Amino acid sequence: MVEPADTRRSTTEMSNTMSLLIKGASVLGAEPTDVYVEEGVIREIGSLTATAEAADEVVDASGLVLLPGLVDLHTHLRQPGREDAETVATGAAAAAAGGYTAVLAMANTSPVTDTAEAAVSVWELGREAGLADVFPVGAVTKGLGGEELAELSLMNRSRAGVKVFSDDGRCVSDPRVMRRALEYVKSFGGVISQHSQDPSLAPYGSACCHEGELSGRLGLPGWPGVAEEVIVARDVMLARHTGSRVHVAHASTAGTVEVLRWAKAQAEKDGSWAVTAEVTPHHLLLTTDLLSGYDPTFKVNPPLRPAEDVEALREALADGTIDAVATDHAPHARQDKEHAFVDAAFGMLGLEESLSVVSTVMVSSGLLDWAGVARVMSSTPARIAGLEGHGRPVAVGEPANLTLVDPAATYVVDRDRSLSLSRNNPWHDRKLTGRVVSTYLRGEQTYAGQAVAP
Ligand SMILES: NC(=O)N[C@@H](CC(=O)O)C(=O)O
Ligand SMILES: [Zn+2]
Ligand SMILES: [Zn+2]
Repeated sequence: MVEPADTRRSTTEMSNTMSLLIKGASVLGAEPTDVYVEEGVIREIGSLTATAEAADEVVDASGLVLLPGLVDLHTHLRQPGREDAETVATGAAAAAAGGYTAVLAMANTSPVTDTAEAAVSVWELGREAGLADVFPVGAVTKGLGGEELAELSLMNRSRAGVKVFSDDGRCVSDPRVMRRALEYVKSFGGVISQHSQDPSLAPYGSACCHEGELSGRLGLPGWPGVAEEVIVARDVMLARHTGSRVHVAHASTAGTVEVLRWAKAQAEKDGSWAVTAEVTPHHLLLTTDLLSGYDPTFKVNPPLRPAEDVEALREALADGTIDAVATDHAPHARQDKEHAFVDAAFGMLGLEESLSVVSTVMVSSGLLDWAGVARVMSSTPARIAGLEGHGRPVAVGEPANLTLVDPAATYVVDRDRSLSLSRNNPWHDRKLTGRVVSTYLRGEQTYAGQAVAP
């Protein structure tokens, strides 16, 4: 077991001219092997004792699983506008601690990322922080207003190279606007990531509890599953009609899974369009009954659902109907969360514990093996977002974007040990199994976790 240093190095100390030998790691859960990295690239894989002499650093990775660096399709960094809740740098640090080497930063900042300048600015902040590659998501409509398309093509052609567009936080609810957006991004291979919430069935801001017996008993405005499903159903038809690509953000119901299953079968027959979907760690484990304590930490869009939905989401992730896990990391400052449930902000943290949640829920149960985790948390999200250099196989010649995981580490989450600026952590006090111990971005260590007490 590795005893990682209890320090995080500054990027200036690190240089990717360094060479690194990771010894005895189980690549995607296979037989242990050694991985040699030089100048940020994987140079050799195998039994490499001779090379070890030359390496600047040798890491004992026995008992650890080596994965490609994780890729998050759905992160909220709060810069610009709410740097008290998160900045690009603190969010990137939290991402690295969660095993991520790339994150897509949602557009619902203030101002909104709806211009090329705004997108480039987020991208540059990510480069400066140097802890994870930060790819801005562009807004679909100006100011997330839902009416006028943002400058999609200029954002795509900018240095930030935006390919994923979303009004997340808001639904592109006008079907005509959604149709135009799909047609537009098709020309450069972009994708629309949709926050599926029909605002007349589940009004923004008020609808906050899965609609059912519990919402009635608690006196909380209901957010029925059908408010998500009607948008997903409509969007898959629009994707088919336009021959374009739609991505379903934070899928939360069994009904959505049914629609996806149908849509994917159709899209496979006729390759011109595509539907992909993500599920969050919290929708894979937490259920609506947590709301009975009125703790705003558990207030999120879409809301936590009943156990039947959670079960359907797990199965869909295991069988590929849902393509990816995405965190929807949504940091909120204390003053926005510490309110009566109905008045508190929507959203919860996710970057630092997501791998542990997936390990606990999916790997421990046998629903996914480590190769499956690499698929849903790295290679598929990278493909959906059109990222090059991330989500690549752990193979010679590939960039050394890598995550070391201790699959046996069991720990209790402490929200105060977070690198995020916010504390709205739904995993606080929970016991999870499987933990990120190190993250490398192009061969540079961006996170060196704590040795876990037995
Ligand atoms: N998920 C949430 O509850 N909140 C997100 C927005 C979103 O993902 O819809 C946020 O920006 O806080
Ligand atoms: Zn959303
Ligand atoms: Zn979101």
